[in-house]
Amino acid sequence: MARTVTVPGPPPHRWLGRRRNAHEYAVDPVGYTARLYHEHGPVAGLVQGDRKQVFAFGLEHNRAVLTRGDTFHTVLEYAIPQGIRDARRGIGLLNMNGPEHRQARRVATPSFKPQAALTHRGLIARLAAEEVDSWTPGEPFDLTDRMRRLTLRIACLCFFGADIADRADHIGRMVQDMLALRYFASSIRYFPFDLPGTPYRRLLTVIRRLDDALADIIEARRAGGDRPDLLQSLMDARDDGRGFSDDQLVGQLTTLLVAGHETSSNTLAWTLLLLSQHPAEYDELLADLPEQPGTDFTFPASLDHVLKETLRLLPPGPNTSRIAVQPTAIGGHEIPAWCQIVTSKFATHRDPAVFPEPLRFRPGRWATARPSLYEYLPYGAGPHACIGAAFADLEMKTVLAAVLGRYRLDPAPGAVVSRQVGLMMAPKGPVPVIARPRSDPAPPRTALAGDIHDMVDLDGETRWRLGWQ
Ligand code: HEM
Repeated sequence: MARTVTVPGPPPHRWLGRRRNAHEYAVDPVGYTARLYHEHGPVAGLVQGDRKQVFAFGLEHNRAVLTRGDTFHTVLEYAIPQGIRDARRGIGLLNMNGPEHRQARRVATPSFKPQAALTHRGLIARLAAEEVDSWTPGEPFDLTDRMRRLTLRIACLCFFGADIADRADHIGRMVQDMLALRYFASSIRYFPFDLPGTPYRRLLTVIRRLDDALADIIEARRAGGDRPDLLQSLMDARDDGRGFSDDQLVGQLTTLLVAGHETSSNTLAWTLLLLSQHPAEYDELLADLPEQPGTDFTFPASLDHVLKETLRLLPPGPNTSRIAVQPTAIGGHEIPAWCQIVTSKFATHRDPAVFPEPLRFRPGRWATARPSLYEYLPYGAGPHACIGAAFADLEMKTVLAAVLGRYRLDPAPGAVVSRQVGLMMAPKGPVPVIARPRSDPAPPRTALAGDIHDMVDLDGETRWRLGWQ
């Protein structure tokens, strides 16, 4: 195919140039990406002719970008200021590339096999039951916040064992503070100075504190005792005789805490909200769920279908970016080294040829749908594909069975559900919901306000047109 240098895309802003487009993308990555695809096709620049940031949509580009790990590196390590990189004790899988990543991944993989995940089922079920017990029927609470706390507690206790139960909330708060500050926020990237009151100083402080807390846990574990948790499994893991040093463990655990809770908490919140808007699908699922699911309960196919459908419509990581570390080509366009390539699960999952009525929440489609890995990839694909997928699947099914076995959740009247995309796509701000005993008669559906209507067809009309026409 002939190579061209001009990538299509929107024009740069009249006065502010490319910076204005970059700002629009930063504020609403999902909306900007959807518009680019719709208006400019399968390969488009942040602005027309852009050679710094290119968007590549669809199955073939997903495959090309995500599998060629030596050409396309994950972006995290390139986006973090040097001072922050130097301050950390170690880094995790998502920050690594090439041979270093392959070696670490080989060491870590056995700890995340489905059989290993299953060993956590009893603890997850207990923590989910404790959470549900704490709800007062009829009183509104913030769904996103409760799911976030729950998944963070599950992560802390499954990763480090019940003996740090008293410190789980403290560690959870540090992880939340670190996420709130975001490594690549403009205030940190463009003002990387260790001065009092700056976000950069606050981020450095929280990183050091979290690293120290994790190092203490590792040291205490080395001093005594073997436990059936993820930390022990990672400490014992070897590939060709090589395992993780304590500092490397700190880096891996930080990444696991971050990657391992926001993703599941947002998916749980989105799932419960989508079910509240689809009474027929909700009732169908309830019919398959007992009021008290034991830990040997076999999850029904309907639960699997509901989760798959939520992850299709509202994947927690809607876009995946890579940096080309050498010149390459995409869709016939020359791509220089250091260009950022953005792929989009969000757009890929809305291809009507693969998913008829793509904007509708239709869990039943999964009884027959068999998309390929690059057509449906909520857990990513290629060398960086989610290592925690089996754990996440078990965790989310266990939590959903505990919640739905007991309560029907409905949005509080006037609830607004919009997206907020930082590291993940989450419901924006508090989402008040009301829990009612499952045996109560179902109330009429409480309609949602907010830009969720752009992304999912809840009432027979959506504002977005997606897909290259
Ligand atoms: C709904 C739940 C989850 C979703 C949708 C999800 C999705 C993803 C995706 C898309 C990636 C690839 C990122 C990329 O290619 O740049 C990824 C990587 C990763 N995930 Fe998950 N994840 C989930 C839960 C979890 C959990 C529970 C854990 C830990 C127990 C976890 C640990 C990781 C790690 C460590 C990586 C980096 C792997 C590597 O770079 O080799 N994730 N995840």
